[in-house]
Amino acid sequence: MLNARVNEELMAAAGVEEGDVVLEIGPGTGSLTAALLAAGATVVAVEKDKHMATLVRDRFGSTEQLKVIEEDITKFHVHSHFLPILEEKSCGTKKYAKVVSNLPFNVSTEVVKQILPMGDVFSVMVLMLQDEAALRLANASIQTPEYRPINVFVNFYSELEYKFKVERANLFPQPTVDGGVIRFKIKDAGEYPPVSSNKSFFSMVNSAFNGKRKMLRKSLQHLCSSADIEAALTSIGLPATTVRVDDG
Ligand SMILES: C[S@@+](CC[C@H](N)C(=O)[O-])C[C@H]1O[C@@H](n2cnc3c(N)ncnc32)[C@H](O)[C@@H]1O
Repeated sequence: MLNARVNEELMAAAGVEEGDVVLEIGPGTGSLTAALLAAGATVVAVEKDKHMATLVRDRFGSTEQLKVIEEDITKFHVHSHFLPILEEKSCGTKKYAKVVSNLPFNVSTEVVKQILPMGDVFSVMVLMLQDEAALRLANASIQTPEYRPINVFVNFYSELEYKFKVERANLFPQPTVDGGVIRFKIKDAGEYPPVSSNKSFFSMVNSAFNGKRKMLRKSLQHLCSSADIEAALTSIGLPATTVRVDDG
């Protein structure tokens, strides 16, 4: 990140304040890390590149405020690292951590899927994604071709808001696309839509989106009878012949 103001805006979007515990994924050379530490946060920085992890450790020296862990975030055991820290800092009321990261666009969807179901650890996540992907994620409306299983997923686990665009010239090396920052307010399990099992709900969602222009009563026939599906569609005012909206 070449522009320190963007780091300040990322932190402001997450409401980072003194005493917060923050997961930073991919600190790189540590420009966002420096801003987080200056704001008084305790930072757990997970960096998969050995040289970058060493660079960040050397840059900030030994401080209680920063833990640099050399690991791929997708393999990182979030609970075992965060629960003890949050417990220690809780002072009687449950404390939640925040995620603030400027990480490579190609890992962002995986991180969204990994972190959003962790409402027992995190209250908010601010991420920079590819701008187009960020807009699609935050603004797709239900019953439009842009609405995908990932939209159902993010809306199930969070309330999200597109915050601002980051012109590619602010980043080094410069990507071929601009960035877009999203704030996910991560829900606690008690705030999830009531479903009998999250796993079977998402399996149903994925089945419903499979098969272009296929009627839902066909896509879901392995899960329940056509009559049940038709009744469910009718109960929400949709015809029994409803098909998945197809964007080709
Ligand atoms: C865009 S750079 C970081 C920029 C930095 N946050 C800044 O503000 O200047 C991305 C960093 O993420 C690291 N990274 C990439 N994939 C990762 C993963 N799966 N887990 C952890 N770190 C990763 C890269 O090694 C790199 O240091």
